Amino acid sequence: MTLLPGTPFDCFADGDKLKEECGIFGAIGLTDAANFVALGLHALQHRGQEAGGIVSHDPVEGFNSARRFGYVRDNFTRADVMATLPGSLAIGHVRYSTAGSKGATAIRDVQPFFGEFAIGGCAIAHNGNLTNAARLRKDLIERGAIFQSSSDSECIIHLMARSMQKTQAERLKDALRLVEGAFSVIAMTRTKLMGVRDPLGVRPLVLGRLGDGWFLASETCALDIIGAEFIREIEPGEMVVIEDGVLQSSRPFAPAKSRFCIFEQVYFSRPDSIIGGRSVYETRRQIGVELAREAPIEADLVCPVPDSGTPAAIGYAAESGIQFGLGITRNQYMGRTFIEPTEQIRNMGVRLKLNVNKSLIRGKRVILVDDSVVRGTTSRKIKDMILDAGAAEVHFRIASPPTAWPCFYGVDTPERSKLLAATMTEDQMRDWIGVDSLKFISLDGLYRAAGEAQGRDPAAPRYCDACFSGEYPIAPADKLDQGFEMKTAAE
Ligand SMILES: O=P(O)(O)OC[C@H]1O[C@H](OP(=O)(O)OP(=O)(O)O)[C@H](O)[C@@H]1O
Ligand SMILES: NC(=O)CC[C@H](N)C(=O)O
Ligand code: SF4
Ligand SMILES: [Mg+2]
Repeated sequence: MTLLPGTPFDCFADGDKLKEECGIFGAIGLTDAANFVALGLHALQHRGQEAGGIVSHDPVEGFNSARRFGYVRDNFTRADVMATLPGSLAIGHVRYSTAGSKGATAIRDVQPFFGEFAIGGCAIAHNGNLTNAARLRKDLIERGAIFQSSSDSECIIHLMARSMQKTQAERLKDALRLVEGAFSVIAMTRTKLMGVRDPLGVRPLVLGRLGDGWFLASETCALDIIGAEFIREIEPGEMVVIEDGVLQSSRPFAPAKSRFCIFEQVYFSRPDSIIGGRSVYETRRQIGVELAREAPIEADLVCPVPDSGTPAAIGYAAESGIQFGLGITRNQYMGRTFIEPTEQIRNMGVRLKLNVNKSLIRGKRVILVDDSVVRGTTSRKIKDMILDAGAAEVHFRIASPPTAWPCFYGVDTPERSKLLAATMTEDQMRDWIGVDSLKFISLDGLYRAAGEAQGRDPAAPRYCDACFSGEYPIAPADKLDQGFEMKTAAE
């Protein structure tokens, strides 16, 4: 929606800030697979709220698809929509755009994408972002490809079409060997469900089972919702093909050291999901513990910025011994899109999403714990609300290091100049936000919380942490073509 910069309204609406990523889900082996996909996508809604889509296959009806803007619950619970998606094989996608059109503007960019090849049809759903998509697209168009969308992910279908391999699985491998960047992909043919993670495993993908059914999903919370058993993660660089109840695994890429996105641990994944054998909630609580050790401060109350700051705030309070309290309440009915308010309502300064519990805050020295600072707009407005409520002091503690670099691997970060930490030191940010103190967890502290007892190994970091460190594990080819400047040795 159109926002007036600087009005009290703009901070809690869905402005130009760090967004989640896409969610993907696939099901094979159970009747009406699309219903399982709809449930799985509902559990993954936090990863993408712009649009969703499902493709199914039935031996009689063939391939069918439904792609819609908006929430899963509003589209894929309707009997008339689900009746169009028969079959025991289906895949789906919830989208947050990182390439091509943004928001609810072009249904042609909503996934899954489908291609009809000489050897049969294939649908794909992609979480991540291809860093050489512009180069590939240009090349493919010059060679006669007719693109249907403005999305990076569609390149995969065109590359498959050009492969000379005899099976869809081999064609998918060929295609994915040519793309660069981050990709967890779920694909389906008439008989197969396939899943692939890029060689670095930047984005998540897990495998589940229920009776005769097999499932692939971005996160384990999507297996929980259908009562499926979590079998294991698809490994970085692994491809699985499931057909007739049998799973085959292969390694289509040259071996590489994995670099899972550390921001999944901090913010994107749901706290009830399991990553690397440990609950995301536990990792986030541990981040709060580390933060309390690194950045203690005398205060009366630890308050989370809901919802994503809550586990870290619980850890901070436990480690510091300072009382935990819900000083800010989130309106759970606040969607990502809101009817554009009139000028009059905007000027009233409606706090659309968050409100302060004044009786708890008044007179207290308050520590606010949030997961991240991107542009700093949220922190600044929350500080105003807390001071208006009569707090004696406001201290921010942030459960990630300063976000100083954009993400090119599946998160829609603002350009570098709009990232607060790209232009200011920590002290300058403190003064700009207007708080008594501001501290971020160190990169080492974050790694310790995420299970690396020795902190970050600078020679071989276990995670992708480019948005904090500026060290990109995959060269962002298209961005470099557009003039993006990588970190220099002096920075
Ligand atoms: O510094 P900023 O640019 O304001 O961005 C940082 C904020 O953005 C996210 O929250 P958001 O309100 O987007 O969503 P959430 O409800 O998932 O936390 C994040 O949790 C921080 O609170
Ligand atoms: N966030 C994502 O994973 C986005 C997938 C894809 N790049 C798109 O823009 O649609
Ligand atoms: S740059 Fe940041 S958000 Fe993007 S994949 Fe790396 S750690 Fe994750
Ligand atoms: Mg937030």
